Amino acid sequence: MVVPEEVRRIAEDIQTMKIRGAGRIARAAARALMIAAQEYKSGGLDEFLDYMEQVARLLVSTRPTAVSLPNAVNYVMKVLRENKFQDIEEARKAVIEAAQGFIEYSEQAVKRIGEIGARLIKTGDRILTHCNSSAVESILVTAWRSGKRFHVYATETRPRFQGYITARNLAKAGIPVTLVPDSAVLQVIEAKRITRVIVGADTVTANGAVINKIGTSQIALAARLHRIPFIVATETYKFSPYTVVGQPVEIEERPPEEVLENPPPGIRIRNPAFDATPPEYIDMIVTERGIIPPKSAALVLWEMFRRSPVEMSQLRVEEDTTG
Ligand SMILES: O=P(O)(O)OC[C@H]1O[C@H](OP(=O)(O)O)[C@H](O)[C@@H]1O
Repeated sequence: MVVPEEVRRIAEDIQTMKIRGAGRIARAAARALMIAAQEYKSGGLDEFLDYMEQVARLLVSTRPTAVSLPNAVNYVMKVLRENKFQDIEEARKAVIEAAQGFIEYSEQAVKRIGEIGARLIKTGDRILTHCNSSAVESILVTAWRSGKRFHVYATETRPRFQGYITARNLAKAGIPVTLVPDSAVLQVIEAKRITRVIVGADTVTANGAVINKIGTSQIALAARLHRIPFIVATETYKFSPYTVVGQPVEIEERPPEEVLENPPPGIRIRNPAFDATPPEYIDMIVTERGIIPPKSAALVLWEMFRRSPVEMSQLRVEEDTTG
């Protein structure tokens, strides 16, 4: 059976970043698997399982860096891979329930991070953030609604300008927000006496490094220079089981046109979308399960997956070769 149009569209929207943000792409992938299961018509149980694996590969191949994507896909596919079913209806139902379960967990996790992280914010804070993270927004909006008063500085986040989304959303919530160029970070930290930095995450490695939007590690360095707390907000499904055995996180290289269209001859362009901030530069990670030091990332992974490192490392769905 061919992959349904709506599922292909979701995959394309993730790839082109129409759907973006590590949590959102995870939920979108879970929803796509649910739609794929609902739409399946022809064939028997074995064909259904093959078809679902094909959809899983397609979804995972859309963007390489945020581990929330394969983690979400594997969470849903696990029910198919590890259970025996009588018929398609039973299998279909299991996929739908698992996908709904993931989406619900994810939404609750973002809310819970807001509640936990809001306790870290104080009235009078001047907070710097980078890119657009729903987990960070959740913290800021929850803190503001609880009566705390603070000012947020949001970087533009070139080349895709996700900082505009952050600025717009915070302004809509009534939070005072100033948009600054990425290159102004150190100046703003000094001149505005920033009190804390809060960013999201696409992937957290077993040793506590955080892979997030390009530019994050420079901001962490600037924060360290001025002894400002550097806080990461992330759901635990962004912790990467593959890194337990040292598998490197692939950094997405996006099209050069995002940086400059029609560059003059002789100019090469690089456009890495993410970078890694080492655990030494991170003060704490706010998750839906509580606040942890980065060095405890491996413990979170162990609790989540309860598998041996070797088994964890084999979880990745293979690259899509179906086109
Ligand atoms: O899951 P939430 O907290 O929303 O976002 C987490 C991270 O996902 C985004 O990636 P992109 O904009 O999709 O490349 C940013 O790097 C952001 O910090």
